[in-house]
Amino acid sequence: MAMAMALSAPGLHFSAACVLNPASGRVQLRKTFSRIVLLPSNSRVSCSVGAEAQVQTIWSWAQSHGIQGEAVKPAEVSEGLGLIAQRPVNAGDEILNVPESVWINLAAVQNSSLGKACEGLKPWVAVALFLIHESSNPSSKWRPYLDSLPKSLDSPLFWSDEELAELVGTQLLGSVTGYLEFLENEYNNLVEEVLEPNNKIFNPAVYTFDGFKWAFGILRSRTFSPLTGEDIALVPIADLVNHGKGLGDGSPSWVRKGTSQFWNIGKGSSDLLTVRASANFSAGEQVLMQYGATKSNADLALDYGFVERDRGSQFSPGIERDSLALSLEISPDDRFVDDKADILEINGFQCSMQFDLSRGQGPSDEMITFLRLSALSGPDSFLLEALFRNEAWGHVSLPVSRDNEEALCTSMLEGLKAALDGYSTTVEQDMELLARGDLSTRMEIAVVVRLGEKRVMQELQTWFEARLEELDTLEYYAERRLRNLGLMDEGGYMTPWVFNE
Ligand SMILES: C[S@@+](CC[C@H](N)C(=O)[O-])C[C@H]1O[C@@H](n2cnc3c(N)ncnc32)[C@H](O)[C@@H]1O
Repeated sequence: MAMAMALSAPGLHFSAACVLNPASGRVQLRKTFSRIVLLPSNSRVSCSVGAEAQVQTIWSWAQSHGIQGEAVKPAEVSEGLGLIAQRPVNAGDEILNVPESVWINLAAVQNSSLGKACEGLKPWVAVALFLIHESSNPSSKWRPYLDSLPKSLDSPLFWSDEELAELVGTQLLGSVTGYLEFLENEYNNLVEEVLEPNNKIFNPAVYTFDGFKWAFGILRSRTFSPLTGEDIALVPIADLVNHGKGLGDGSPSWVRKGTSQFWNIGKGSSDLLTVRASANFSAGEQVLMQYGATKSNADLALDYGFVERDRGSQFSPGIERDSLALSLEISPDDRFVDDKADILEINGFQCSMQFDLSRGQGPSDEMITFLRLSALSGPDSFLLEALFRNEAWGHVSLPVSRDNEEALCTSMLEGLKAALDGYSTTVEQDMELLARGDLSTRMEIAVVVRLGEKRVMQELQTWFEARLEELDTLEYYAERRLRNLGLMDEGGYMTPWVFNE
């Protein structure tokens, strides 16, 4: 047993890589940009009277640009701006049509003064540059729409170091760090290849890293399928629909309609973005849509800057937002790593795997099989012989030996304990913080996400502890084989003649 544990115990790696400055205790993110930060020229109006006027302005602008929807009207709501039903609306009703002529998309970039310089750029990068361009243009055709966009976003991509420190230990922090690095790289390349060579078009004081990041955040939080990827488009007014916590994942709310298959530069297009109601809404109620039933709270935080707190409540029946992406890998130092890699490859897997776990689910059979293979060593390693190569995965899909099962449980429990120790707070402390009810939006996001991750880990701990308790009751490979050969009965007793041998 000791040998089995000492050999290929699986390594538990979490993708979160926080960069912690030991001197200050703060999360340190690289700051390589010294240019002046210039956000869009107009701030979003926050007082109600101003907001009312702004809503009126954007709605008049929308109507004068061919946006049609008598069933809804923009209004100030608790989530910022939103759309309010003007009459009873049924699920599936078409409530808004937005012609392509007002979308902010690649065609709009191509038709602008940035078109040539943006040729060949990734669609989202070109659209982001165009968004910055139009935001700094006082006479932009989209002025009322641009003025209505939020200046600051609550995605952790926009948090201060102090705020990010609340995410220490979480996977979300790893994702944030990864995204910021990705954005920095994109921006650095852009400066070198597009912005500096075309500095007559791209004023360096306008096209700052912070402006680029803001444009990325706006695109990420306001574009929805099917207008994503190559077809990415900001669609004014359609992007005012907020996320509804109680909604299922029914038919899509954004539907592209039209006949144009190809770009029609300069000729306009007949495409429309139609918004369909995702549920029934009464007159006066806010029309909402589902931003993603499979998104975790970490995803919602990163993309949109909010989380769903009320697990299992009437708000989101059946939707689990607490999740954890567990990365497991066969140690390169495992003396059987090549054999294990072969077996994994034959079965369509790799030595390094990510398992997405949600609260209430427990580990998948696939994850346990991976762990068994990973922990296979000592006397059990005969299953790794070439002779068994094609059946090995099947063999490890059921308990192999007591040593093997114990080794995988122990190593998971060690890994989980280490990961839980990496958070700055306990589950109980987070629950107390949430119960106070006075947290800022960002603090609430941090607490809900880290609490969710820890709860998934605690559930896993309970699962593996329970498994350790039942080791003596499991049927292992040797017994299974004897039984399949008819040499052991269902009660686990050897047939007498085997006994006598
Ligand atoms: C597509 S926009 C919706 C319009 C937005 N409320 C506005 O004022 O422009 C998405 C953003 O709205 C906010 N939002 C949408 N649904 C929300 C919800 N259920 N809870 C909190 N904020 C929400 C978030 O800031 C999100 O990034």
